[in-house]
Amino acid sequence: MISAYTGTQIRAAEQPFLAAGMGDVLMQRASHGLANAVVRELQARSRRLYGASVAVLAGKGNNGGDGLFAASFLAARGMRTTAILTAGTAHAEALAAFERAGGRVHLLADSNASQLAAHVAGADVVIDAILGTGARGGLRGAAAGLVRGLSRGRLASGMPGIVVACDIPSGVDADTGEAHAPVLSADLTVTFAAAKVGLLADPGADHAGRIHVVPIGIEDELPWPAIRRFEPVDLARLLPQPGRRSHKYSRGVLGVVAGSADYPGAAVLACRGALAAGAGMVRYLGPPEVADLVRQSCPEVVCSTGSVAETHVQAWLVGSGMGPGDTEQLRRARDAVESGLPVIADAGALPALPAVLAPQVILTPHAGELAVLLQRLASSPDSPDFDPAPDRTAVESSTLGAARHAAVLTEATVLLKGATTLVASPFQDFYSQADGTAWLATAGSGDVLAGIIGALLAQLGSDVGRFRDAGIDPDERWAAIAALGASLHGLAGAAASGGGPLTAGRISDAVPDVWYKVSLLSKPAGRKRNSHTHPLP
Ligand SMILES: NC(=O)C1=CN([C@@H]2O[C@H](COP(=O)(O)OP(=O)(O)OC[C@H]3O[C@@H](n4cnc5c(N)ncnc54)[C@H](OP(=O)(O)O)[C@@H]3O)[C@@H](O)[C@H]2O)[C@@H](O)CC1
Ligand SMILES: Nc1ncnc2c1ncn2[C@@H]1O[C@H](COP(=O)(O)OP(=O)(O)O)[C@@H](O)[C@H]1O
Ligand SMILES: [K+]
Repeated sequence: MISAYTGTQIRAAEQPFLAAGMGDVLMQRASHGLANAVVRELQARSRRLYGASVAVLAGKGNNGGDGLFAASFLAARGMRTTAILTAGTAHAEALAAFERAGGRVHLLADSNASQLAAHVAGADVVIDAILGTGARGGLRGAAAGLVRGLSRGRLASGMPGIVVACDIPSGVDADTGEAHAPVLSADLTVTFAAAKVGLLADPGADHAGRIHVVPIGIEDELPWPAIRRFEPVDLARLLPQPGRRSHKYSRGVLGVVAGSADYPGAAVLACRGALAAGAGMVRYLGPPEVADLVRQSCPEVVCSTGSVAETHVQAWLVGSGMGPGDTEQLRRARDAVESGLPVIADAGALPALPAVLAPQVILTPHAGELAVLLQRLASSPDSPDFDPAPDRTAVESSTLGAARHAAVLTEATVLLKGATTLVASPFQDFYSQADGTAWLATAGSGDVLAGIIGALLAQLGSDVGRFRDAGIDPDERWAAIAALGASLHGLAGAAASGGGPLTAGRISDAVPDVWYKVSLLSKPAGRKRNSHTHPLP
């Protein structure tokens, strides 16, 4: 599990060390870690270290100090180092160390910005150490001009060097992931003590590249993380396995209310996702013509035209492929929510459900759907004191804030789909998953995700102990299940894509193999075969 913290949490954890006069020690650890990461990055690309050119963009605070100290270590290894001081001044000891190590210093001004930009653009490594956790807002003045020029050059492939962000890309808000343009997108962010929230939420995550955490000795002081991310080894622990005496009903039955005359395929894709993710049984409720297609595509699914009340399941999936005119399906969706069972509510169900829900209801909007949901909630007569509702662009610029807001207002668990998928629980627990590939942006991909999460809800919804044992508050398990589903969907999408185009059906086809491979991570190494079993002849 990756845990991430706000800048404020990290600064509070540093406080006892600063009070004990250990600020210099922390900075040495941070800057050594940064320098080592630069060395490893060059080595990984088979670039020579001796003579490599390094340009550090250094602001006036401790972030700039980290960058200058790191560059002085790199100079000591024979690299040609240049510092661009973006604020006229810099951390005094770090600057002195840098100059002692032979680094060249330039003061950035409007008059020399384009000349320095050309120099930086030609460097083998650019270290962005302008702003860190102490930033307020984005880059200003000449620093903004320099970074804007470099970013344009990067987009035009004019910058072959490696960009390494020190702690966080300058201009990204460490607490929210909001990005104040211009931001120099990094290949690698070397972050200190722990990941920052802003690295795990878009659009900040767009700029972070790979994330490398350097411990600096304050980690024991860190509080409960502001946001978490499951890794494959966590899936190994949390995904269910059938017991020897399991039967289809004990494994979890999912009811699916999805699809319509206009979008029958969504029902098929959702059912296939659910079957692939281990539901003991899938029961489909919907129009006969959609049920026929479901039967043809997935003969395992039990179809009926009955009501929610007559259908015995452990969880419901509602809404994929449904529109505002699908009156009977929408009534079923509302009945499913009223049943009190866990529900994943997707697409067409989102505008049709009551404004206030419950934590076991997982809403799965993409940014556009979340904007519409927030607009509807803002105009609700029961909720006169909401902030102005955002449009899609506003949701995309503040994904974490929007997901959090929706979870607070609806009292449901909200999963915001995107390149980074965020999950917000109404109790303010957050997950961020980014296991997939941009090839997942294909029609029907969200229907498969709904099916996967539905299957996990049916299997895990009542397994309180599993979550408690894994250090997850049982009340928060709905958010954890949503994040597990997003992770599995992403891993399956990446496996199925293999770097090329993907169709939604292939995501579900890849789930069982991903599930099996992930589950091997929890097995002790070297015990491949039970000693009491005999190999088949
Ligand atoms: N504390 C520790 O022990 C450790 C900290 N560590 C490192 O320190 C970093 C945090 O350092 P920090 O607190 O000095 O803040 P930092 O991000 O460098 O910038 C703040 C400076 O910039 C200025 N400024 C603010 N906004 C601005 C803007 N929009 N545009 C322009 N300027 C702006 C602001 O000046 P002001 O505006 O207040 O005059 C202030 O001087 C952290 O990310 C990590 O890298 C590690 O070494 C581990 C140990
Ligand atoms: N650029 C991207 N990178 C990774 N995953 C993505 C990207 N764009 C979309 N996805 C994922 O693909 C799925 C798309 O879902 P959705 O927008 O509902 O599609 P549809 O309505 O066509 O089924 C979500 O799981 C989302 O997180
Ligand atoms: K930085």
